[in-house]
Amino acid sequence: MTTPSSTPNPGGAGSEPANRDFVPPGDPFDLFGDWFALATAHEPNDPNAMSLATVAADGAPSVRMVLLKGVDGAEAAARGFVFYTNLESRKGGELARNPRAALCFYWKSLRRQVRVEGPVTPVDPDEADAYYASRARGSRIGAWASAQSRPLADRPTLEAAVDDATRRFGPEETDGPVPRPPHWSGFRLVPWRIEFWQERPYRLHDRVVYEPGRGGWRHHRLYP
Ligand SMILES: Cc1cc2nc3c(=O)[nH]c(=O)nc-3n(C[C@H](O)[C@H](O)[C@H](O)COP(=O)(O)O)c2cc1C
Ligand SMILES: Cc1ncc(COP(=O)(O)O)c(C=O)c1O
Repeated sequence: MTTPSSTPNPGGAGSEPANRDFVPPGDPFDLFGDWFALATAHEPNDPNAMSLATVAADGAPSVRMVLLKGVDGAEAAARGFVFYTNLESRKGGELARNPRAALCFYWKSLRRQVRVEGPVTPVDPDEADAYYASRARGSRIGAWASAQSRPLADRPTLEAAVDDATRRFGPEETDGPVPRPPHWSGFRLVPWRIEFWQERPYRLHDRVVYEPGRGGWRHHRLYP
């Protein structure tokens, strides 16, 4: 067995900005917004990258990275975390059968983690269309070409599928419309639990869990 070397966590692992005791606000979305703004300022790339865990019919979990593409504001009827994908992918199939999921952010530059759990619902077609239209044209073509998660014989087969889609919708220079494929859309996870974790010296980390209660969110701390 090899033992991967890991950063020791002595009396104060250097992180920028330094983690200190914090007073959790009443609303976890406010706290998420603050932490996400810090992550956006400090992470070298993809502060919106999050792992997405789903569950197969036999109960086996599976996990992969996706990008967070929206967090609902206070005006929304149900505030959630939005991501997009191919509905016929492995995760798409698992969410169709069991629409519950978990998300996990880890921002190394901050040494902070956020875990989000809850039921998942499809986003409205209009919302998905609007997001799809904002993507790079090449990525929109790519979504038509990729049978995500299914076996691919070789790279030239994928390139041929991209060529087919490009012929169908016109080359880049024409900038013709590329509609959203029916098999590509988004999901909204509306949390029933959000946990914030920040590293503290000697592994005595801060953990604060939020859960919906009567009349608003309630929170409590957990041992590290
Ligand atoms: C940083 C990062 C972000 C990603 N974002 C997405 C995404 O938003 N949507 C997506 O479908 N796949 C995304 N992927 C690819 C997925 O991790 C995964 O390979 C793909 O969705 C197939 O997963 P599945 O077979 O479990 O359905 C991303 C990968 C990485 C490393
Ligand atoms: C296959 C796939 N789909 C969707 C996305 C979401 O990102 P975007 O809409 O910015 O392309 C990603 C991001 O890495 C991805 O890899």
